[in-house]
Amino acid sequence: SIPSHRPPQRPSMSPRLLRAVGRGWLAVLGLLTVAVFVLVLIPAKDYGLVFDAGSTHTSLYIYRWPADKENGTGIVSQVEACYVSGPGISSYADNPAGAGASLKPCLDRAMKIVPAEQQRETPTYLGATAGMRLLRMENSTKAEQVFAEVSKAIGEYPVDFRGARILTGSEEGSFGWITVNYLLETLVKVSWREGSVSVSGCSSVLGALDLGGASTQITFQPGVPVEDRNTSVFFRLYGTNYSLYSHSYLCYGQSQALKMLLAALHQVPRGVGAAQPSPRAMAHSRSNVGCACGQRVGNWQRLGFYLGNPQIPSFGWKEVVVASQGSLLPLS
Ligand SMILES: Nc1ncnc2c1ncn2[C@@H]1O[C@H](COP(=O)(O)OP(=O)(O)OP(=O)(O)O)[C@@H](O)[C@H]1O
Repeated sequence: SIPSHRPPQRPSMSPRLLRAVGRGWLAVLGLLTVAVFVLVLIPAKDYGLVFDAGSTHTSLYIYRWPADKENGTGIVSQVEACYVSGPGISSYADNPAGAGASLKPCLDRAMKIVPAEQQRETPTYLGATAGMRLLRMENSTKAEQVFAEVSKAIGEYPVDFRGARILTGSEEGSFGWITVNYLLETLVKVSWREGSVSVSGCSSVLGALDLGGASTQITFQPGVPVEDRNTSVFFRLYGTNYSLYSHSYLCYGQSQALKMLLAALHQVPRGVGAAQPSPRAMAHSRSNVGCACGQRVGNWQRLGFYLGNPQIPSFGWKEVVVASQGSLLPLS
């Protein structure tokens, strides 16, 4: 006899079970509709992590942007800035492992913000500035050890680590220039309305002066060709070309200015008697400089320098005012 190949008969479902399955499918269908709706309305977001490793401190910036770009450049928003406790990484020259360890609390924070499924695709950079430039000049082996340790620490996290390096002075200056003009909306104007991003044209850009802890940068669009290629930077942002001049002056930062001031105070000639700082005065001024303490007046900082015998009024406190970004103005 020919064997029968009829499919086995399904057991028939009770009407109650049918109703339950029907409701289940409806629920699944509903959920799918919501998911598709959400996916269409909320565009996919990419994340990026940037460590700004300055001479005085390090911060981790967590950025997010829609996967689509505007004329080839992303519209980026800062999700969070995590302040790394402790000094800048160049201060760990004699304890490089400490530099790596100092970054971990902020990396842990980032792992709570970036969704787990996107962490492996999250580009992560560490850019170091004047503190590491100075350390590299003083002792390149120690600088490499610090980079090895911070790279090791970041490498322990499931991110797309793209490296830790010292930015060139013109990179540092021009990134500052982009930040200033992006925030002033002179590169692009973004309006976030009804869930969509509309981008309009830009006005004329501004130059940027950046006074850091150990260097200062000047960056602007000169409008004529820049002859020195080391100071010439080119960017194409949101469909517009920018040809910039950018230069960084190493040692012309706030901390360095204070060190220079201290050195100048040390060099007061002995012949002027009371103008010679007393040991007590020097200790006092050192402690003031070290922690940039003193009286804070709004955005200004007033530091006292004891220049000799307090009994002699003309050589009492020598006051300077440190403006918010570091310039020193003598008061007397
Ligand atoms: N709003 C502010 N008011 C007063 N002081 C400030 C302010 N912002 C920064 N500073 C001081 O200015 C100095 C430079 O700060 P910044 O964060 O630019 O340094 P950095 O990035 O560590 O240095 P560098 O860029 O040279 O590596 C620091 O000493 C900092 O304490």
